[in-house]
Amino acid sequence: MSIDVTGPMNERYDEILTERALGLIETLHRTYDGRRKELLERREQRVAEIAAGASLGFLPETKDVRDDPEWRVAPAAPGLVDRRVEITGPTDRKMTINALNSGAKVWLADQEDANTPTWENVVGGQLNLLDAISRRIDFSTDAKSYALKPDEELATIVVRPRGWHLPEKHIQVDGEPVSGSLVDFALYFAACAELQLARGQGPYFYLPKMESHLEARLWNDVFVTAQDTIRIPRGTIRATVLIETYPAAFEMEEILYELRDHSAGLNAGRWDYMFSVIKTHRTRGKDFQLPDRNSVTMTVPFMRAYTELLVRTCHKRGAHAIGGMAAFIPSKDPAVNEQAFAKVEADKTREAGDGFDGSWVAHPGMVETCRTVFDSVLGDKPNQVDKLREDVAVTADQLLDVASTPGEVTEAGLRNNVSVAVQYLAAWLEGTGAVGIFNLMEDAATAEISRSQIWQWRRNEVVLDTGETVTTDLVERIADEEIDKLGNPGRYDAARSLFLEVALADEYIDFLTLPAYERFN
Ligand SMILES: CC(=O)SCCNC(=O)CCNC(=O)[C@H](O)C(C)(C)COP(=O)(O)OP(=O)(O)OC[C@H]1O[C@@H](n2cnc3c(N)ncnc32)[C@H](O)[C@@H]1OP(=O)(O)O
Ligand SMILES: O=CC(=O)O
Ligand SMILES: [Mg+2]
Repeated sequence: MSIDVTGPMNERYDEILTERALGLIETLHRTYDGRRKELLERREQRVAEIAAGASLGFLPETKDVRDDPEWRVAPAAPGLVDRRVEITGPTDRKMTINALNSGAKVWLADQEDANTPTWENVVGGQLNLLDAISRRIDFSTDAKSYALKPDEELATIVVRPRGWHLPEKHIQVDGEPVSGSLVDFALYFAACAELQLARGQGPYFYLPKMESHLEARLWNDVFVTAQDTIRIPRGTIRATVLIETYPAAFEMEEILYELRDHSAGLNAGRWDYMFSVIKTHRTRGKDFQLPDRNSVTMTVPFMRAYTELLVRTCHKRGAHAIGGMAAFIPSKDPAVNEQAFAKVEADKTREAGDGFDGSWVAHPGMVETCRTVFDSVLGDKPNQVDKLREDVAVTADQLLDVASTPGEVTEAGLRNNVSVAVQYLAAWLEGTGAVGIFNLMEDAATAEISRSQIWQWRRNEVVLDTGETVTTDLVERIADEEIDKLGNPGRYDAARSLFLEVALADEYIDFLTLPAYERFN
């Protein structure tokens, strides 16, 4: 074996970095890394084509898949039939226990948007998952002790590995870093697949940030190899794909088809979707420019088209459609708190009415609100996959209609983006991938929107409501002013420089997490 672990072997890491797990990573790397890299290159080619005037659209070469009325995804697996409330969050020890105990049906154990992939978070998170599934997890502070509730009250665990673009530099094959996706997948699969099966569930995953059905095919092949390697039946793994990139919205049906034996449906990942809308068309001028982040709601035409199409596509194929994250979190300020709950309730009510089978919350305090809304729509049924939404007919033009989004670009919006991005990056660099900022949950996806808007507004020389044009000088000045307001001299130095890099570099940086990750050893 020529696989090397270059990160430290801290206490109990040998329980995760086993010969079996490393062997699986090496096999997956040798078999699939070439394809992964080719698919990443295809992303670049598509962006170049779009920059030259091409348009996204439904693919002519996969028309047969879309037109074939026969195929369906596999029936829902145990623990994934009723998904009316899903809580998401990082895999630190306390939050693992809190999420599993939260009353949600599913816990998205996040190694992606809500996680900084430090070596300690990557391997420590896997240990927490192993301990949780082995029912030997506990945690205590001076004030409080944490333990799991009885089995029947716990959420089903669904792990979200990193996206295809991220490397894991602490594990190398022939001196080359392996894919973060394959590491997160294989470490969990090797440690926990059989334990989950013994508990009557299975190794379940959420798959982020895919841009095409060919990327879904790659995941499917990875699943087949992994299942064959440890001799468990094909189809044991289940995966819900986040439709959270603009190109993927045009390939929803094909993505379900590629993964049909392993599919557990699709999720409308709204925050990365907005990021991807900006990113994909970043050089196409004002037709694909969004107004202030807070004015892009789920009811603007292009967002509505995307979620409607997602429900229709899923239910046509017997798959669950899962709603997205309303970023409002509970607040200690009663007025803000009341607003947050009202907004989450409205968001979940729209989703449940549209036919989604369940949705996401960011905080245990929101579980009941989401459950109550879905209870009232689902009644005794575990889901509404039978609601076919044949009334929906979404065209490519509707998905692409960004230009009719109402709203302005304001100085307040620019300041908000700068402040949120800097605060988030500071937390990320300190090892925390999700934080509450200005009463909203912020994570890698929401921070990507903030910095990409600034990049696009500067490139488009947008004139703000104040009459000022967005320039490098203006963004730098606002960054200094906003950092001053935060009043913690020195804390934001590294975040400021990272922010200016990802918001203002002449050549757009694909993901802020790439240069951010380089700042770690
Ligand atoms: C775009 C997307 O991808 S969305 C999905 C990815 N993003 C996420 O998953 C974010 C999930 N949410 C979070 O991480 C958190 O809610 C935050 C960071 C936004 C706020 O967390 P906090 O500042 O700790 O909130 P707060 O103080 O109100 O928490 C109260 C309690 O709830 C717990 N809690 C809050 N959110 C969660 C969660 N998502 N999972 C488990 N426990 C949670 C806290 O740990 C705390 O526990 P304690 O009382 O036992 O100490
Ligand atoms: O991962 C979810 C999103 O909205 O992004
Ligand atoms: Mg996302």
